[in-house]
Amino acid sequence: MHEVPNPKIVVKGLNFYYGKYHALHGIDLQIPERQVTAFIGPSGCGKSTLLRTFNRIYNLYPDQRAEGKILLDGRNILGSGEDLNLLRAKVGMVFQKPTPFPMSIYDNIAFGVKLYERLARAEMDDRVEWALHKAAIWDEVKDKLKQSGTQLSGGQQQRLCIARAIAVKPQVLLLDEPASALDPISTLKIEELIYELKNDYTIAIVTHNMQQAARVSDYTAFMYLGKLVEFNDTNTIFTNPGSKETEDYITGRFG
Ligand SMILES: Nc1ncnc2c1ncn2[C@@H]1O[C@H](COP(=O)(O)OP(=O)(O)OP(=O)(O)O)[C@@H](O)[C@H]1O
Repeated sequence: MHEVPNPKIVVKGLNFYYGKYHALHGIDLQIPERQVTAFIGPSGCGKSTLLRTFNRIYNLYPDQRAEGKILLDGRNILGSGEDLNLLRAKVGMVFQKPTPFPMSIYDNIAFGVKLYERLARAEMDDRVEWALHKAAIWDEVKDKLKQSGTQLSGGQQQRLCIARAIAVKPQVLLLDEPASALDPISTLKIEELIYELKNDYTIAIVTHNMQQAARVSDYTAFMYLGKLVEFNDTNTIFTNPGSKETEDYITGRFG
């Protein structure tokens, strides 16, 4: 296993099943703290499946299960006693399609915070403003906080969703193709945002876009057929990959 400085998440012998279908095979991986780790590989290789284990969101579906260990700050989150609400407060997630709640911009942020904390009105106002600032969307929405989040553009909606994830002050942020539904300018904004956010958060991102992986990430994991083929610093993966499969994929020969 490739050792990283200050691992935030350590995956050991992880297998994942959708019912009888064995989707992830013996994954061993370390994700460094306050860095961006990108997951790349051809469609169906298991990138999203792996990301979804880090906050156990798959537990919403009874026939999906993970075996092995995922240590978050050294503690196995796959244990049966894990408090899943608390885990999801620590490990936030943003999906491919922007999914603002059908409520005001303000309430989109406040809703999640209320699940975990009781804040006085003024404190909540501060938290909402802070999260929108962090997600680089405050200037665009500060005069319309009571307007519905669904009326924003796609790129704004995605930054609103990132603000919503940040507002509960997670330690880890999981981004599943967060820019794939967006235009190039919105994509650039999200990439700049990711770069800013890694000062405070450990970020894991799934992307189909090689240039994006090369631009935003410090480490890259290449997956193929449910296995982790190669993991290294991004520069090495893109300039001197260790396996032929990685090389074929990043040079566009397959996938
Ligand atoms: N809900 C599900 N039930 C059964 N099999 C599933 C389910 N979700 C995903 N799979 C299977 O698990 C494997 C990994 O899927 P996953 O979505 O993790 O791949 P991916 O690398 O993220 O793909 P993509 O880049 O196309 O999003 C695939 O073979 C897929 O068909």
